[in-house]
Amino acid sequence: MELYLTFLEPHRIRYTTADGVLHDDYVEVKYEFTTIESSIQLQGDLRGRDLIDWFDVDVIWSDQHRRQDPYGNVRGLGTIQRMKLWRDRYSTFHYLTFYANHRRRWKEYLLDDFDREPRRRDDARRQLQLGVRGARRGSAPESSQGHGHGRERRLSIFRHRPSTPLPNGNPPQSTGDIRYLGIQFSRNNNIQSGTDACMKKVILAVNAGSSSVKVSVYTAGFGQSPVQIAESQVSGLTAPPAKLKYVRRGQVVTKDGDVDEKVNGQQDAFNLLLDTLINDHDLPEIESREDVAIVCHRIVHGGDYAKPQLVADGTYHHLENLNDLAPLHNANSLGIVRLCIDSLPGARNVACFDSQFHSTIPDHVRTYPISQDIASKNRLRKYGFHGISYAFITRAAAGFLGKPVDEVNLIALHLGSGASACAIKAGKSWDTSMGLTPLAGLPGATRSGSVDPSLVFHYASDVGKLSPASTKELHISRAEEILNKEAGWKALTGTTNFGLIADADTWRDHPARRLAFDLFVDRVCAFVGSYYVTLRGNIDALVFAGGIGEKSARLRAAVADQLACLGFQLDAAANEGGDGGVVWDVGKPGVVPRLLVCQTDEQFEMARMCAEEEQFWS
Ligand SMILES: Nc1ncnc2c1ncn2[C@@H]1O[C@H](COP(=O)(O)OP(=O)(O)O)[C@@H](O)[C@H]1O
Ligand SMILES: CC(=O)OP(=O)(O)O
Ligand SMILES: [Mg+2]
Repeated sequence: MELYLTFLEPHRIRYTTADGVLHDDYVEVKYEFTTIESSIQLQGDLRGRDLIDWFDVDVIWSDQHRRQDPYGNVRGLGTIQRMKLWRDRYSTFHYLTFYANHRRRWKEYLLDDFDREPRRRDDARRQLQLGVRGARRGSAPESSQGHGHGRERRLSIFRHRPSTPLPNGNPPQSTGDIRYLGIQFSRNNNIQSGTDACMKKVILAVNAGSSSVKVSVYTAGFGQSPVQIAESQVSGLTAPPAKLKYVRRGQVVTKDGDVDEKVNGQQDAFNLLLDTLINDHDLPEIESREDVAIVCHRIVHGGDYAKPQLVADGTYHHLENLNDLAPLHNANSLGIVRLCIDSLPGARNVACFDSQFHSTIPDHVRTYPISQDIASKNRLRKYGFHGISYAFITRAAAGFLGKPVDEVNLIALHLGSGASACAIKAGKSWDTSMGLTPLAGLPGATRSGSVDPSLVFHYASDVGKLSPASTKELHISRAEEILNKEAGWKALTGTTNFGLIADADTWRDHPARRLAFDLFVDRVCAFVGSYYVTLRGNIDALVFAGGIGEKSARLRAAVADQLACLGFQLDAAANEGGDGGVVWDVGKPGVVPRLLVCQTDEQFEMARMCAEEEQFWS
């Protein structure tokens, strides 16, 4: 890594000396650093990107520029000296710079548009493959249809620098888009050597949702963008049999794996996932429980906390007091925190809150019209949830739209087992559909969403006969249980699998599924309409996320159809296609506001927050 940096383009430097003389000059700048870290810091700040890794490489090739000539000799794009992998600070996009010998001068070249993680990395063969963002896996290489729509975007090295000859000095041989780059590391260099100096630690990010537990593993240094090395999840906890998915370094190891019946609930699921990670011999970064340095936990209700907290006894007990305000989540998550405290002795536990993103909601939006004495004494207000996801969505969508985060206006929909909507104004939460608890707003897998509050009193009695006698059968905590655990899709249709509910081929035999589907579309559109007015029509995009938002093209189509009156226009082919990137565009080209899908990543967002907080590293 460089301890000297020279900028060949003159830089304008303005400064005032102690005796008041103003200098304002164009100079050729040369920096000399005493540490590698400060060199990395400056390079990152100049680019607005974090350095993830760097490698000394022998040769670089692509699917269009074959690595071997007909005689078996290695022939790539040219002789490369050093390659650096960057991640944008405001989005999930990756960039590559490499030094190549161009006309006897080492120059730095930039390639952007890469997938979020290096897809294939083979340390034994000293090779790495980087997929191009938006390139469809398995599609015909010569097709360039869909350019500019964001769904079949492919990289052309020559597109970005049309006048740039190949690094080896020859003119471009092909102008076709490429789908991946292959990189052969130098023999002289250990692939890991680049990052060792940065003191990487292993971070585990745990997301206990109401129907799933997702655990991702990252390596990161303080202030660096985390690099995912594995992701695992148990899903379908409310629609048994639960399923296991395990992906190591971008390679699917297990998909739809059967989960033992004994895995009953979020804590069992976490134990299963931890064992899967530790027992995987191909994941040397986490060979034993001692290897985990930081565990960040998604805690749905964080009360007034506006930042992640290191879990100490005080925090733990404070959070325990909030358990009743997120009955499907907080107790399970704290159970997992307790497991980690007991079984991962070397780890620091950090609580990241779903509610923290919503701490910017203004008073007149978050206040309930009740006695303000009681409200402030009992802290009764709108808190809002799914905030870790909304923070990720905001940054990813802003990056996709090419806007700074603090200028982007979005209506975001996180539609999973729990579902919510959020009005995001200038990158910050302005309103959201969940409230004091995650029960309010949209219906979910087992939740009713908003109903007339008096409904609970009539649930077990005849309408009009409300009296202490008629409600004594129904204790208020039982009512809470019914609305949280025995309502929603489960009550309406008997299943919590929204894939089944959205399957129109089954509606004839199961009319309740159609009712549930139409009801959901109605409630979602009602929030979008309301937030459209809240944001005064000043919206860059409507973003779909969460298990249903990401996977159900039919739900997106039905919502977009009803919202056409507000100017949203869906591109049916893009909606059905699915691009596989972090954000993809499903709107008609050129129409504003855009319609986007975001593969939200709450685990990454938590790991990123932890990597930025110095107190979790010292
Ligand atoms: N192909 C699909 N089509 C529609 N919905 C789906 C599909 N696959 C999963 N889902 C739904 O996504 C939801 C889970 O979303 P997710 O955000 O992962 O859950 P959690 O709320 O537990 O975090 C479930 O309701 C599930 O039925
Ligand atoms: C807050 C909430 O409902 O979360 P999830 O959708 O993960 O259950
Ligand atoms: Mg979730």
